[in-house]
This record gives sequence, C-alpha cells and structure tokens, in this order.
Amino acid sequence: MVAQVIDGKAFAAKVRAQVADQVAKLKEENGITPGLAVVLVGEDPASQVYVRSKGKMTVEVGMNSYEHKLDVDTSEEDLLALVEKLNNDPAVHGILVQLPLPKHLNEDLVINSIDPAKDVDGFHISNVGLLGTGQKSMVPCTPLGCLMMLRDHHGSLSGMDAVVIGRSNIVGKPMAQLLLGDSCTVTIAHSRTKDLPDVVRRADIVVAAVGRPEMVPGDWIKEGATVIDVGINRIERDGKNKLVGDVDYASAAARAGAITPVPGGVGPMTIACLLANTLTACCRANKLPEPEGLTA
Ligand SMILES: Nc1nc(=O)c2c([nH]1)NC[C@@H]1CN(c3ccc(C(=O)N[C@@H](CCC(=O)O)C(=O)O)cc3)C=[N+]21
Ligand SMILES: [Mg+2]
Repeated sequence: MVAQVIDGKAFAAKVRAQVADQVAKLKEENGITPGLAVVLVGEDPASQVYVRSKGKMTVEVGMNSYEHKLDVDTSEEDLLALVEKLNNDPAVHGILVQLPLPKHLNEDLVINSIDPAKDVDGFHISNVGLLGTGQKSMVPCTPLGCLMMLRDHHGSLSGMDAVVIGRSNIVGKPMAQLLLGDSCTVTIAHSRTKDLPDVVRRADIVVAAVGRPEMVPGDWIKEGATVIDVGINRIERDGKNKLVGDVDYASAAARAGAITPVPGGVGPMTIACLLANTLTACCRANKLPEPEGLTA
C-alpha cells in the first residue's frame, strides 16, 4: 500500500481563506476587526520564527496582530501585568503566550491568568474542563488541526480505534478528548507503555506527539491506518539540517492508508486553527453567530 499524503499545507491555506472571508464580513457588516496578541518572552530562535510566521498570517487574513516581545529576564509580575492589560483591551480577542517560558516563570500561573474567552491556545484550566465535559470551549490549535484533517479524510470517525502517543497537556490529552468526542475508542500511550508496538499495531488512527525524531517505525503501523505526525524535530543528517516528524515517514508511508508529512502537515494547520480560534473568540465576544466548520 502506498499512503495518500494528507496535504496540511494546502488544507491550512483553505482554512485561512475561510477565516479571511469571515473577517472581511465582520469588518463590513459589523465594523469589527479581530485582534490577536502574541507574547514572546526571551529570544529562542525557533520561537521567534513561529511568532513571526503567526504575525504574518494574522495580517494576511485581515486581523490585527499585536506582538509583545519581552526580555528573557522579565519578572512574573510584569508578565502578569501585561496579560491583565490584554485581558482588558477590547481590541484584543485572542491572547497567546508562546511556550515554553523561561524557567523562572510559572507557566500554569501565567496561562491561567489569561481570560478564558481570549485563551486561543485552549490551555486555561477552564477550557480544559469545558472540553473534557463536552461543553463549548476554546480548543487547542494542534489537536483541532489534526481533528479537521481526520474528519476531512474519513468523514465519520465513529467506532475507530485511535492511539495517541504522548500525554502532554498541549497535544496528547486534548487530542484524546477530541477523538473521544468523535466516538473513537481511544488509547493514550506514552514512554512507560508496555508493548507500545502492539498497542500501535491495532490502531486505525495513530497520532504521534512525543517529540522524538522518527521513533515510530513503519512496521508498527497497521496496513491502511491513518497516521498523523505531530512531531517537529530538527536533526542533522548527512551534514544537513533536516526537519523530521515522530514517525519514520518512508517506512510508515509504505503501510499507512494516509499520512501527514513533516513539514507541510500538522504545523501549518496549527497556525490556521489559531486564526480560526481568534475569529471564534471575536464572534463570541460580540455575541455574533460563530463561523461553521472552524470549531470542534
Ligand atoms: N502558546 C503556544 N502555542 C503554540 O501553538 C505553540 C507554542 N506556544 N510554542 C511553540 C509551538 C510550536 N508551534 C508550531 C506552529 C507551526 C509550525 C509550522 O508551521 N511548522 C512548519 C515548518 C516550520 C519550519 O520550517 O520550521 C511545518 O510543519 O510545515 C510549527 C510549530 C506552535 N507552538
Ligand atoms: Mg517555566
């Protein structure tokens, strides 16, 4: 079997075009421009690249982008004060504090200081609780992007066996909640899972989100399964820098029915969903109908 490649880059462009249409409509009919504030503490090069790319795409869909770059040794007090200012700014509908934060800052405390209605990452405990109980919430961007691709490929996911490898609060746990919400039978596997190869071999859907380059070999993949590769790992091979996923793409593509590439799979969908969430937050803040097909 040669897997169908799920083109996340093209899918993300379509999602962004939908968002742009809705933003234009909001401006025209309601005089409202959605605004996204991104806060970056420190100068991690990878984070700077992502923040730049988010800002560019925010403007491309017609939204206002507010970038706040803080010194690496910013105090928790100052960061909390900025978040509070953004919480109270009516021009800001979405707030994203880029993670990871420098070690001296308490991530949980900072994330939970964001107004849950503006928490476009969906990391606030209120949103986590709402998602876990099937109530309307802000849904984390990466899992939402994965869900959109899975629904697009399969239609219904009902009754499918899904294995999520990785138990992070950012990807693994919310991904499992979303798959459960779509009536999959869900297993969350992790570094202590016994017989991981056999657990993965029974899955119709494999979501790999561990952050270890190419750790899932093709012979763990059931023939015809759908593979969603969340990993974005920079490695050096043959003297060159390369971006690879958590899945060994070549061997997995020889067995899977469908697979997302790295780059060009989940990554672009994450940013598209961030913009979709910002639009959703803006509509909710203004008591306007929510865009269809852009939320879970
Ligand atoms: N509060 C918070 N929210 C986040 O959503 C968040 C974060 N912190 N911290 C960092 C991670 C990482 N992240 C990515 C987004 C897009 C790509 C992406 O578009 N990747 C391209 C390739 C980019 C490249 O070439 O490096 C791709 O996969 O095709 C990657 C990674 C969001 N993150
Ligand atoms: Mg920390």
